[in-house]
This record gives sequence, C-alpha cells and structure tokens, in this order.
Amino acid sequence: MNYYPQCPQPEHVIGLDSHTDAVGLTILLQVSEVEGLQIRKSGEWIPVKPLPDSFVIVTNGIYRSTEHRASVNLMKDRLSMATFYSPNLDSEMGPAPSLVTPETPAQYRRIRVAEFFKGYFSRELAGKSYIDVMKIQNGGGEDN
Ligand SMILES: O=C(O)CCC(=O)C(=O)O
Ligand SMILES: [Fe+2]
Repeated sequence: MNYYPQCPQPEHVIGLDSHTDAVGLTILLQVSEVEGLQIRKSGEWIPVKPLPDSFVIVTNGIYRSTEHRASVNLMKDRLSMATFYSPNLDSEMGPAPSLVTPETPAQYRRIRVAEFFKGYFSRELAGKSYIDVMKIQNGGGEDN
C-alpha cells in the first residue's frame, strides 16, 4: 500500500523515485483515482491516468519492466495498492530453459531468489532495471 499525502509544493517533491519492479508481474490499483503514476517512454515522463474500476499491469521478462515513479498532488492525498507476483525466496531465478537454445544462449545468469531481492532492496532507486545485475556480459553461456 502506498500513501502519498497532499503536498503544498509538489514540484519540489517526489512520491516514489524512479524504479522498475523486480517481480514477474505487478498489478496496481490506483485507489483514490488521483493522478500520480508516471512511466518513462523515450526519455519523457508520461502520466498514467487512473480509470475507474481498472488495474495497471506491469510485466517483466520478455516484456521489459517499465521504468516508473509516482508524484505527489498539490490538493489531494493519493493511495495506490500494488500486488506483486514473484518467485519463492528459496528457489533460483534465471532464463526459462525452454528459451535457451544454441541460437539464443542465456543472457542472464541463474541466482538464488533471496540473493536477488537482498540486492534489490539494498540499492538506491536509480531508474535502471535491477535485472541487469544478472546479465551475462560476453554472451556464450552461463560460465562467462
Ligand atoms: O503508487 C504508484 O502509482 C506506484 C507504486 C509503485 O510503483 C510500487 O509500489 O512499486
Ligand atoms: Fe513500482
């Protein structure tokens, strides 16, 4: 649950700094129907207008996780509720074996989910997708 109190100087404040979610799927309800969520597209911040009775869905993996942030509002409080679909902490994460072929070698290494989230939650929100820490630099398999 994210609560953004009404703010007399919204131009000097950010509600939630730029980030990408580190999960498989995010479903977000903009509860109070006050504008605030923004996504970055071609370097520009685009507001995602709240629609009554609707959810915003953010995917990861083949559909790259969208960089987004939330602003605060001059006149009104804002409330959003995010639910995250993510893997079991005791498991590993990496490219789905069915997607790794000699023609399309693994581009990400496998790591323990707990290790991934430890790094994710201890970093600064800096826009860049955290999944890039798993990227295999030189290609050619998981040993590189
Ligand atoms: O409040 C919002 O609209 C965004 C919340 C969000 O990005 C998050 O909880 O990860
Ligand atoms: Fe988010």
